[in-house]
Amino acid sequence: MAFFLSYSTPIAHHKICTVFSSKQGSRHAVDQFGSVTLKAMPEEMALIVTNGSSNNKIPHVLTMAGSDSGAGAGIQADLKTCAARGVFCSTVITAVTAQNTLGVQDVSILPEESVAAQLKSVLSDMHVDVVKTGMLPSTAMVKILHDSLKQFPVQALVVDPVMVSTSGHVLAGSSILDMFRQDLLPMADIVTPNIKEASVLLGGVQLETVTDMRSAAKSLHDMGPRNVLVKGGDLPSSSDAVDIFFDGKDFYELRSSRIQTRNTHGTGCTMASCIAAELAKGSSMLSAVKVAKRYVETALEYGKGINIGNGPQGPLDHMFKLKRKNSSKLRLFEPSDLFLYAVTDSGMNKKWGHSITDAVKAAIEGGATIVQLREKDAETGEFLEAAKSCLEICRAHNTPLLINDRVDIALACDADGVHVGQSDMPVNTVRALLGPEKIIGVSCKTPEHALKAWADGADYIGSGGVFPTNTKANNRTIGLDGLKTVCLASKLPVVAIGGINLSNARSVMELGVVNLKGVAVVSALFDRECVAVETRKLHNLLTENVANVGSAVTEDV
Ligand SMILES: Cc1ncc(COP(=O)(O)OP(=O)(O)O)c(N)n1
Ligand SMILES: Cc1ncsc1CCOP(=O)(O)O
Ligand SMILES: [Mg+2]
Repeated sequence: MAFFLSYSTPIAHHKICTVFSSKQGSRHAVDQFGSVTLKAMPEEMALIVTNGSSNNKIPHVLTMAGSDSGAGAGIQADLKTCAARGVFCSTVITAVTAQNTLGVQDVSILPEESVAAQLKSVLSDMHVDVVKTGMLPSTAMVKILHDSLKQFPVQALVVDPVMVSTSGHVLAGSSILDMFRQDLLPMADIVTPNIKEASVLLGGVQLETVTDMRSAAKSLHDMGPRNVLVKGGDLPSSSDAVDIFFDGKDFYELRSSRIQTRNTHGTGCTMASCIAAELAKGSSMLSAVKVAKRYVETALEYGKGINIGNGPQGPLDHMFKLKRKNSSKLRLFEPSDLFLYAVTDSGMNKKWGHSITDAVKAAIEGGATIVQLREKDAETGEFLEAAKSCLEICRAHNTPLLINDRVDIALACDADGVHVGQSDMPVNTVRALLGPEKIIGVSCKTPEHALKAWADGADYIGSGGVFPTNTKANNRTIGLDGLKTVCLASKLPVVAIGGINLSNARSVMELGVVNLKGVAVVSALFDRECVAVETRKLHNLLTENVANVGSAVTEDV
């Protein structure tokens, strides 16, 4: 992933001790022991440091955890998760457990010298981006980790405070609880306890409600980690799976529907290693957590049918992509897809004698990075046929195709997603219908809309009309200020829409807000004789402008 800023050049190798956030909001060295090396730098600079690899280096997570013979959790879950997320994973094995779907039958802790040697071998040679810890069965291992990270700093440390297996087996004795509190948590960029682990870390407090989880996140944050994720999968009497993320300033309530399945073994390790993988790729912490929650939800959904072992708890399906029926067709969303967003209009196509397929082909030829079919006047049957034909074209060019408003059409043709407005079907209902992997965009004019978009599970925001437009009747213009306010209110990627053309696109991109990823355009592309030429002109203008202005448009938020 490349980042462009006019005032700096990408740094080839980024093993510099920056982390993603701190209580003060500045960046600083990962080492919290001894002499803390504070390195305040602007967010954009840090993004270059953490992402600006010019040597095609694969993102790398090192997991320090126990082996699970049943392969649902531990080292095996971490390896599978990283592989599924496209990240290299090296391993430091702390213990070998004998486990199956019935529970834990045996635990052999590895000699400390072996753990130290494994850490040194990998850290000294292999350019690790992020370290993730799971089972740390002795105080000496925490100390070894600390010393190793001091010698070989990494970008971030993700701590999954594994203490008790889901079957109730104690995997880290009480002697190391103090070490966790005093030494491990202050080193962590994020700690990811479940309800039981949070309770143990806090000296046995009862956690029964979402409000309790918020207090626990706050108390754990006071122990030193820069971010806390308290996972509420085991929360009694909650129909949703609610997790609380706290970054020291704001609380985020992350909800997903509870999936009814016996196969939940390994969800904790999987969540933490997916967070680590996303961080290694350059995501912000909040974005990494959100992606990880969606990944776990999908792995649970796909793993429902797995029938392994006779015990009460089987593994989830980390590699679901391998068995998805139409896996070659799936187009996962990247925020950079929003760069030049072409939105069709049947009236304009008729006016110029363009078929919808020719118009879509031309837009893609000119450089459109995503297409939305916005066919307000089409009959359902006609819309569906057009969508199927356009989907073939988009798939052939690896360009996502979204459907405006009509979730039924998107489902019927297996489009990549849907764009809805504030008065269309609510985003959380669309998500429930389309599943975790489809792309959902929502129109937002206010910060309140933007906050709700995040909470409801949207992937991006369309914000406008930025300028007056004749394409959408009675549409309130929010201006560049309104657009900026929406961008700043959300971590979601935003695409600007409304009256955008060759003469004003530059002023939009000059806003320079990190999550403003591109422009969505109807008339300046489609109310023209030659769609490909107009699209190419706008694409060139945006590309030049991004290089000049230095907005990190490809950052994954
Ligand atoms: C990318 C993008 N952003 C906003 C809109 C507008 O959607 P909505 O508010 O639902 O209005 P209609 O397009 O349905 O008239 C959009 N379509 N695309
Ligand atoms: C669909 C939509 N939503 C807000 S403004 C708008 C119309 C954008 O069309 P144009 O690019 O022609 O102004
Ligand atoms: Mg709509």
